[in-house]
Amino acid sequence: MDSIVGENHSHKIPVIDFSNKELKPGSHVWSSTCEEIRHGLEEYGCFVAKYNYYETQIFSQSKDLFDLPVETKMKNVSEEPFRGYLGKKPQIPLYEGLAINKVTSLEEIKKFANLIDIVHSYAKQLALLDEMATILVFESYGVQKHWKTVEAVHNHVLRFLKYTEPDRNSDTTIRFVPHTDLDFTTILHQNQVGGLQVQAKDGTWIDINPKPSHFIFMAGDMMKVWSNDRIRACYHQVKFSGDGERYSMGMFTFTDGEIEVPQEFVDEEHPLLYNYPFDSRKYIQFYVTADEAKKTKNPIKAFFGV
Ligand SMILES: O=C(O)CCC(=O)C(=O)O
Ligand SMILES: [Fe+2]
Repeated sequence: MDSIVGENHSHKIPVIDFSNKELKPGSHVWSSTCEEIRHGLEEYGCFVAKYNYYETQIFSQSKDLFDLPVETKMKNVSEEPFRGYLGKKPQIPLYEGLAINKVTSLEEIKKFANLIDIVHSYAKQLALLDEMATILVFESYGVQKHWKTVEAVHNHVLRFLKYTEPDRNSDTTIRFVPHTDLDFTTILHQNQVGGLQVQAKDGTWIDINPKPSHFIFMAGDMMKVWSNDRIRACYHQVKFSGDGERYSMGMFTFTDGEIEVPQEFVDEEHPLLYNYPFDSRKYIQFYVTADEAKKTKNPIKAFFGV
């Protein structure tokens, strides 16, 4: 199998070909893929999905969107935290994000006039990729019977992301500080300018260089909780290396409703670590109101811990 190799060759993040026609339930490719995915998520909290079926014009649309006046972008509001326009925050001054909540719904996309066809087709393809990959995760742990309850509360939020360049005389090297995502899963797609790095358990940062057909599938905090800590939440950052503006796309999949740790993840060797049932929205509410100490130390434990 293909992989992304870390600098000293001790790390290998799996690259899974989702365009492979042999990837069908019951096939040999299916079971070896389940193993690779499980390895990627347990070691790195992520793997790379190679996927050829996507809307190629999405990044030119993204540029047009960000070129709109800031007053227009600020009309992208949401009652839920992190689901509207996010711009030039003090902690991430180079970052701008525009999100479409419930993006698989045409009604929501229509609020983004002009972009309807391209965004809708891109969002549907990414939602499909997220679904295929998540089903493989469930299969790899033999918990496929719990998929329907998770699927029922899935909400895909598509976010356009743009990073400007730091001031010439600043010594900034980071575009997005190290973090885990608060959602169930995230799919990231980078344009030509890379910078995304994933941290291995030993602290090594691994560069994920951009390729048009490469989508990084990452586990968020909620998937870590759901798996009773079998899966790591992917710890990642975006580096700046003097390489111009950067555009990326993120499909953030939340569980907007209650889910539970499948009983298959709990036994003598793996006691239940989290109280349940749990809902993304309550966790995010907690996160935005929690003090810095709780946020940086271990927000999952502070909120869900048994
Ligand atoms: O731009 C990227 O590649 C990563 C963005 C990210 O990590 C986030 O928005 O949570
Ligand atoms: Fe992130």
